[in-house]
Amino acid sequence: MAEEKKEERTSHVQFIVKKDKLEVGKELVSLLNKISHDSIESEGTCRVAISGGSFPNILGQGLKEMVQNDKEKTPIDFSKWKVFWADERCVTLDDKESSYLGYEKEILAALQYKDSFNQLKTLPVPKAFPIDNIKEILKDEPLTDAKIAKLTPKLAEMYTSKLLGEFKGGNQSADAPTKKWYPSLDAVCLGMGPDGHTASLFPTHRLLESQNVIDFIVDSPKPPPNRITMTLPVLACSKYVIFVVTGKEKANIVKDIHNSYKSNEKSSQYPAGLVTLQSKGKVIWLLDKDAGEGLKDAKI
Ligand SMILES: O=C1O[C@H](COP(=O)(O)O)[C@@H](O)[C@H](O)[C@H]1O
Repeated sequence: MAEEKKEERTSHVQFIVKKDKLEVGKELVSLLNKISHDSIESEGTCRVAISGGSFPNILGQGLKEMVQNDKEKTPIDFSKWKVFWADERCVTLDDKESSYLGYEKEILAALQYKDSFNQLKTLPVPKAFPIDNIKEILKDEPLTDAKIAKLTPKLAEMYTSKLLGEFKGGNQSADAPTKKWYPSLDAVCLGMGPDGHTASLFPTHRLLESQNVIDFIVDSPKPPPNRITMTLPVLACSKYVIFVVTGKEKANIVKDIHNSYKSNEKSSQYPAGLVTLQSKGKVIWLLDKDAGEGLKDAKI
């Protein structure tokens, strides 16, 4: 079956629609391959932030295909990568809600293959920067939501230091209105919930106004309640923002954000729309047919 693809090129926002999740994953890998080559060539490293939810599985599917095509090496030099989290749920690293666990189970697992002697081999993997281990910090204390809520501001602070520690000596972006400096990641990979939230930035939440680098939320409308997240100014300073969005339930919001961008609106009621409109880098929306169905009416 011929691949269904609609593509639109504009100055800084692009919407790409693929047939299904696997094709979205493959396109994502090809985009990251290009970004990785350019960043490693110019800076010797590639600093990428990833998301939780459905994202690790979609990237994992694309990576599996890539590894199957060439088992001994991959075109992407992951040994030069540094991986951060655009947001993370404040749970233990082995909790099923942990985005870090998703990374291990879907992304790292995709970089393994069996050689001709049936031996399990692992390709070079990125250096990962997960949130600090809650179990180690709280030692024998019970891991209740209330206990973790108290720790969450500290986790955001520690993650800010972790992130900024990797941007010493430049490579930051000045945010004009605030004159504050934010790290400029090579790429941030985001998802979008059916309410238009992205990372852990939820519609109408006070965090949308945050000027911090990493902020925290202890009343997330989507469980678990305690999370840390990159803020709008950090996301907007990334060289590339890649939204990876699948499923019919998101089609109307995708359409709305597409229309806001096309009609030059300055604001959006959706956090994912705010990132799109405020971004200083390139924004790419990678959609499956279901999430992109509302774009049919737009002249693509
Ligand atoms: O809670 C979260 O949700 C969003 C969207 O998830 P998805 O499963 O609908 O793709 C995700 O991007 C974010 O990282 C996560 O914490």
